[in-house]
Amino acid sequence: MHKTIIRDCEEYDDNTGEFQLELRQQEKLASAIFNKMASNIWTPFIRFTGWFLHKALGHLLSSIQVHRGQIDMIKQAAETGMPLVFLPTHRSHLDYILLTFLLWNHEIQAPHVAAGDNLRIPFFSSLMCHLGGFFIRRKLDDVYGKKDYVYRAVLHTYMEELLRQGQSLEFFIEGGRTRTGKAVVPKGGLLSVVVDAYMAGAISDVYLVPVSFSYEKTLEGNFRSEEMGIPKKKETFLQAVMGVWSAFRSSFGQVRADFAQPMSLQEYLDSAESPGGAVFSRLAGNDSPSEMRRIGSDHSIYGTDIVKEEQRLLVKGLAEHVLYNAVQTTAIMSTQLVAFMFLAVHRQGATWAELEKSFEHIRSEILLRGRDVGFTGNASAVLRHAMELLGNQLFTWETPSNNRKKNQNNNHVKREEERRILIPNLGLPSVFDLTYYGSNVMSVFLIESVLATAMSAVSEGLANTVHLQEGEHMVVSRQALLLKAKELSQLLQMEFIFAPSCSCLEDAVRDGLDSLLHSDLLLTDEQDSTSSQREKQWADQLAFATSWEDQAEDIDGSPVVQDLSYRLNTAATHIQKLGFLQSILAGMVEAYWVSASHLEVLQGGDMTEEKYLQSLQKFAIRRVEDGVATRSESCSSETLKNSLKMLSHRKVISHFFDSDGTRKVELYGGYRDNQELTRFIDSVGMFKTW
Ligand SMILES: CCCCCCCCCCCCCCCC(=O)SCCNC(=O)CCNC(=O)[C@H](O)C(C)(C)COP(=O)(O)OP(=O)(O)OC[C@H]1O[C@@H](n2cnc3c(N)ncnc32)[C@H](O)[C@@H]1OP(=O)(O)O
Repeated sequence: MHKTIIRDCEEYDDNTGEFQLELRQQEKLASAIFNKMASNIWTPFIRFTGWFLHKALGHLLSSIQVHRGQIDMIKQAAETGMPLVFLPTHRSHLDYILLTFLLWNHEIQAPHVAAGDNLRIPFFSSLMCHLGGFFIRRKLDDVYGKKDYVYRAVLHTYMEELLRQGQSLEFFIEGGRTRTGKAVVPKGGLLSVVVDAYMAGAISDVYLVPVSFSYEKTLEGNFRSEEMGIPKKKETFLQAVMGVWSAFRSSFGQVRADFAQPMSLQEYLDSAESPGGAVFSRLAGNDSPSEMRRIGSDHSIYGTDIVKEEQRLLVKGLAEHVLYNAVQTTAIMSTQLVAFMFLAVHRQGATWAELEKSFEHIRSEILLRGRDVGFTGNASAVLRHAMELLGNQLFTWETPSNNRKKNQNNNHVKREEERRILIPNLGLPSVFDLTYYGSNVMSVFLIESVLATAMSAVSEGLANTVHLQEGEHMVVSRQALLLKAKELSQLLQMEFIFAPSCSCLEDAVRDGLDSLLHSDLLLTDEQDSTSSQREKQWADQLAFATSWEDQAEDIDGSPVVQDLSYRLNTAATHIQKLGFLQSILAGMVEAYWVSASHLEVLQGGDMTEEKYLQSLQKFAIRRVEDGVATRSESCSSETLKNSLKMLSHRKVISHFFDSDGTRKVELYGGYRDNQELTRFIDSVGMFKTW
C-alpha cells in the first residue's frame, strides 16, 4: 500500500534534483503517517477477544438482542464478495466492540474501523490496532484553511486499497458519540472516499450497511457536564482502566443491535429518483455512469482543490440517507420510553397507575408507527426495571399533602400508596440524563410534532394547549400549516434528518398531516365520511399535492389551487394529544429562540466564537435558574451549538478569523439593524408553544 502512494507520486516525471529531494521528503512523511495510521488485524487475537467477551459481557449486560434475519441478510451480502462498509450510529464505546463481536460470532469478516486519534491511549491503541482499528485525525488538516495533501492522500489511498482488497470497513459517520442521545448531522469525509473509490473504478460496487445500537443504559454514564458547557477532558490511561473496572461492577441492562438493509452504492447512484442519482447524472453529463466511473472523480478528501458543490450534495445526501435508515431501525428501549414519557407527558409527575397507562399507550403508538421496542413484559415490571437502571436520583416520590393522616388502617395505607406521585427531577443538570435517553423516541413522532408545533404558529399561539379550551372552534388552513411545518423543519435541520434523500421534506410533512387526520386530531368539514366524501378528500389532497409546488413557483405567492381548511378537534383527549406532540419539540424550540434572542449581544460588535458561546450558555442557564425558562433542557450546550450552526447556515451570523488567528463571530450586515433582527427573533419565537 505504501508503494501505491509512492507510485502515485512518481507518476510526476520530474528529474530536477530539487523535485527529487522534495519527493523523498514527502515519501518519508507519507510513510510515517501510514505507519501511525494502519490497522493490523490479527485473527487469533480477535478470536481470543471474542472468547473473552463471551465471558465478560455477561457481567455488564443482561442480553444483546439481534435479529437472526438481519444477520442472515448481512451474511448474504458478505458472500457476494463485495466489500461491506458498516456505518453505525454512535452512542457508546461499546458500539464498535459489539459490532466486531457480533460479526465474529456469525463468522463474518471483521471490519477495519476508523478510530479518532484521540483514542490513541497507550497500550489500548495497540490492542485496537490488532482488532481492526486504524487511526485517523479528527480534523484532516492540522492548520485551518491549509489542506494537508499528504495526509489526505495517505488516508484516501489506504481506505481505497482496503476496499480494493475486498476488506470491510466501519466508520461512525456522525463523527463522534452523540451527547444528546439523538443522531448527529453526518460527516462526509470518509464516505466521500468510498464514493470516490467506486467512481474511480477501484471497486465495482460496495454495500453500505446502516447499523444502530440502542442501550437501556450506556457504559459512559451521562453527558451532563458537556451539556452544561463544561469542556470534555482527554482521557488518560488510568481513567480508561478505572472506567473499565467500574463498568464491570455495574449493570447496563439490555442492548439491541439492528442492521438495516445493505444498500448497493451502484444502485443508489444509478437510481434516477434519488437526489444522489440526479446529482450523479448531472455530474456525468452525457457520459453513462460506467463511462463516468472510468473517467474517475474528485469526490473525495484528496482530489482537486475544491470539491464541487454538486459532488458534496451527492455525498451529503447519501450520508443522510444512511443515517436516516439507521435511526428508523433503532429500537426503543425501556429506559428511553420512560424518560420520554416523563419529559413529554408527565413533567409534573404522575401516580403509578397513570404511568402504567401512559407507558402502554406510548408503546402501542410506537409500534403503530412501524418502530420496534427492545423489551417485553407488563408495564409495571418494565417501568420498575427501567427506573432502576436510570437511577433513583432522577425521580422523587411525593404524597399529596392534603388528607395526610397518621395511624391509618391498611386500606388507608393502600389508598395513600395509590395517591403517591412520582415526580421527575427536571433540575440542572439531571434533566440531561432524561433528555439523553428520551430523545431516541423523538424520531418516532417527529413530523407529527412539527405539525402540532406549526399549528400553534399558524393560529398565532391560540392552538397552544395552555390557551385552548375544550370544545373551542378552531380552524387552520392546510396550506399555511404545511408551509409553517416546512419552515420549522428547516429551522431544525441541524437537529434531525426529516426525510431520506430519496424522498422530500414536503412528502414527509404531507404524510405527517395524513396521520393527524387519521387520528382525528384534525377534522375535515365532512368527517362522517361517506364514500363520496372520501373521494372528495382524495381529490382535495391531490389538489394540495400540486398546490404546494404551484405556490412555490407563483411569483406573487398567491395559491393557485383552492386551499383546504381543517378544524382542530378540541375534545379533551385530542387537546391532550396536541399537548403531547407540542411538548416533544418545546425544549428545542425554546433553545433556538433563546439563541436568536441572544444575538442582540452581537449588535455591540463582533466577539470570539468561544466567548460568544459561553455567554449564550450562561444566559440560557441563568433563565433556567431564575425560573424564567419553561424547559430546563433549553440550555443544552449541544442544542445551542447547533442553533449557532443554523444561524450561520441561514447567514444571520458569519465567522471570520482575526489577525491573530482567533475565530470570531459577527452579525451579517442586514441583521445589525434592530428591526431586521427583531423580525428574525419573532420568526423563531412564533413556534413557541408555551
Ligand atoms: C471480537 C472482537 C471485538 C473487539 C473489537 C474492537 C474493535 C476495535 C476497533 C477500534 C475502533 C475505535 C472506533 C472509535 C470511534 C471513533 O473514534 S468516531 C470518530 C472518528 N471517526 C470519524 O470521525 C468518521 C467520520 N468523520 C469524517 O468522515 C470526517 O469527515 C473526517 C474524515 C474525520 C474529517 O473531518 P473534518 O476534518 O472535520 O473535515 P470535513 O469537513 O468533514 O471534510 C474533510 C474533507 O472531506 C471531504 N468532504 C467532506 N464532506 C464531503 C462531501 N459531502 N462530499 C465530498 N467530499 C466531502 C472534503 O474533501 C473535505 O475537505 P474540504 O474540501 O472541505 O477542505
